[in-house]
Amino acid sequence: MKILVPLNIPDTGIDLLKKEGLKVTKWTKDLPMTKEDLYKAAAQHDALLSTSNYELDAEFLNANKHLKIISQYAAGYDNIDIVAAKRLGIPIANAPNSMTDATADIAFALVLAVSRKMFYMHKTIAKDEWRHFRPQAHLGIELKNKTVGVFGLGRIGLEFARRCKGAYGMKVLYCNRSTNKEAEEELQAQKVSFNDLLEQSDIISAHCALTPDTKHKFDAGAFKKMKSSAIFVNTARGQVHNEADLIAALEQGEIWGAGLDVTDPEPMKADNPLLSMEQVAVTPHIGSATLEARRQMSVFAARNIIAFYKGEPIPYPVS
Ligand SMILES: NC(=O)C1=CN([C@@H]2O[C@H](COP(=O)(O)OP(=O)(O)OC[C@H]3O[C@@H](n4cnc5c(N)ncnc54)[C@H](OP(=O)(O)O)[C@@H]3O)[C@@H](O)[C@H]2O)C=CC1
Ligand SMILES: O=C(O)C(=O)CO
Repeated sequence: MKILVPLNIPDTGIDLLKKEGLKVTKWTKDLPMTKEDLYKAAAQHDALLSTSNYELDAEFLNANKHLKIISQYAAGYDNIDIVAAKRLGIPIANAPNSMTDATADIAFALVLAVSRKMFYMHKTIAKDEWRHFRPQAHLGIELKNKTVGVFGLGRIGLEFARRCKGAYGMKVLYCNRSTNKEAEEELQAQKVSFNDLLEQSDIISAHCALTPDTKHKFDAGAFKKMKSSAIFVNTARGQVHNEADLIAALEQGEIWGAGLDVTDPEPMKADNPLLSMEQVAVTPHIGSATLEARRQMSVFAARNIIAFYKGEPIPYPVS
């Protein structure tokens, strides 16, 4: 079986594929493949160890019906048309839990960065504006005993909530469709409605998958319901919030600040107003960007393909 890896990912998983006798073509350039190159290359391979920057839509899948499996080097798979893949009988798999700690760390770091205006203050030094002690300038807010609201308390949401509870004794609220018993027992997390999450939380962090249900869940109406002292964090997907509404909510003081690892669109333009706001911190989708996570993602994504090849159950199938 010939596997196409269309981005320069760590070799940890590639080595496993090769050990099983699979042939691997890895794209080693820094820039991703063009759409045209991806189509051409996919046509000559049996499986794809894909990454979330490629739009694997119905058009791509129809043109590549021959693919035996697509394994995603990521937890999120909103770039793949799952319905079309199912119709065509192409199994899809992903690599959850390989970057859970790394992403929870980024969400937690964003809360801290926003609460103390760290990104903005860093820039004041570079602009030579650090002159003297100003007791009432640029004050932040403290996090001890605050209430954190997690939208999508799954793997990453739980790790993020653990950090908030462990470091600051925060009360944990969450909004999911199902109940997270582990979080309720371990963190005394309380399941609440979306409305209550918005109204009662001091910090709201989005950790859901991007789906038609969660697209633009955080819009003008949602921001209006949040506390004017609240911090909004999104490390899930940029389209979970409406960026124009977020900018307006920050400008009008409807919420206090925002920390984003994901934006809409990505990459964010350098002149985006969010980048010059005092109470905003933006990182360029680096949730999983640790040596440990990126190596593990490669292994987890490879294991799906190996299991398929051996006729064993796929460890992380996407249904
Ligand atoms: N910034 C980055 O680099 C990274 C971002 N991500 C993003 O984080 C997301 C979450 O990853 P992970 O924690 O592993 O996924 P999980 O599936 O473990 O958790 C997602 C949670 O979202 C909840 N959820 C889904 N839909 C809804 C909804 N409509 N309303 C309320 N809750 C909902 C689910 O609960 P229930 O089904 O009960 O509703 C589940 O608890 C990924 O899908 C990806 O987009 C992931 C890794 C890195
Ligand atoms: O895993 C994911 O879903 C990411 O966003 C990037 O690692």
